[in-house]
Amino acid sequence: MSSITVSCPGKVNLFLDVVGKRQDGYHLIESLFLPITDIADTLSIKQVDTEGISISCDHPDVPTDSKNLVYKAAQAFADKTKIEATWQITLDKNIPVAGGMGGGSSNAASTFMALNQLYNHPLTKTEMQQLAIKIGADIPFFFEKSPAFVQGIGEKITPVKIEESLFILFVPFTFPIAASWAYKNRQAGFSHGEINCAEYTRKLNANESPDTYNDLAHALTEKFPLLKQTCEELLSLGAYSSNVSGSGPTCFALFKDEESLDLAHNKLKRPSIKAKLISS
Ligand SMILES: C[C@@](CO)(OP(=O)(O)O)[C@H](O)COP(=O)(O)OP(=O)(O)OC[C@H]1O[C@@H](n2ccc(N)nc2=O)[C@H](O)[C@@H]1O
Ligand SMILES: Nc1ncnc2c1ncn2[C@@H]1O[C@H](COP(=O)(O)OP(=O)(O)O)[C@@H](O)[C@H]1O
Repeated sequence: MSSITVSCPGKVNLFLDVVGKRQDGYHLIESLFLPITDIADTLSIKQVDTEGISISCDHPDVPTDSKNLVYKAAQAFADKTKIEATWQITLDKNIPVAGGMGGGSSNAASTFMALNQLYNHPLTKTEMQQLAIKIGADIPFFFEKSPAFVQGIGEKITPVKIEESLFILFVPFTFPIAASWAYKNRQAGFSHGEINCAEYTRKLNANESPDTYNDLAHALTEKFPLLKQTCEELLSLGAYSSNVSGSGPTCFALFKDEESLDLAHNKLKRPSIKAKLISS
């Protein structure tokens, strides 16, 4: 009987543009995703004698039944490979739940990759990503584990090279916001892809501090003024840009260097988490 333990990073969307809507109601996005390894969950999978998938989790708001994205991923893996599911899965959450940082999606991608490793790679990454997109739009990105330009509803992933270190402060909140709510209540109309990812990345890499953008932020800050207030506070503490992460409510801010990140972290009167993306 073997077991495997893996780390599941969070994510942030430096820009999130909504460029259209599919017939099934899903929105087409253009987004620059960054993996955030400093804020990560831990997932362990143990092979056991009993049939089935059991999940335990240290966070009370995370379902431990078939509604868990980890369960859905494990079931999809078993169905596709015809491997009998005999798995005890433990999940330690650090990524804010329903916080716009992709925690459940990251857990699901890690489940696919961990099971694939445990059973000697019966599936290719593309096969796993094709199964994953049916479970959640954000999951395919988490197979890459590096910055990426994400299009479609989340299935089209182009790696992006970030050559400058990024210093980010995250401000989590305990109330959840569903992605479906954010998309349903977003402002009317679609962007025509105004944000050019190559140009955006060039500015990041040239230390020109491009502003973040989130198409969903307007609806989120209208409904939850606390988020607008938090973003303003972050700017007043020296951030060069601040925004809501994905469908919220987690807010984040970008700083020029480690000193200004530390200063804001110390001065902010709310719990916050520092994260660094250090260029190689
Ligand atoms: C907003 C984003 C930005 O990265 O992330 P989060 O903030 O949730 O982490 C994603 O687009 C969220 O992806 P994810 O959370 O995986 O979405 P899903 O579970 O597949 O879908 C939940 C619901 O959100 C809406 N949805 C999701 C993705 C998308 N491209 N268009 C949509 O309209 C649909 O109403 C869908 O029923
Ligand atoms: N493994 C999981 N971790 C967190 N939430 C999960 C998980 N599986 C299912 N969920 C449910 O999915 C919803 C979205 O959670 P999460 O992925 O953390 O947020 P977001 O989509 O905002 O990034 C939550 O309401 C939670 O009940």
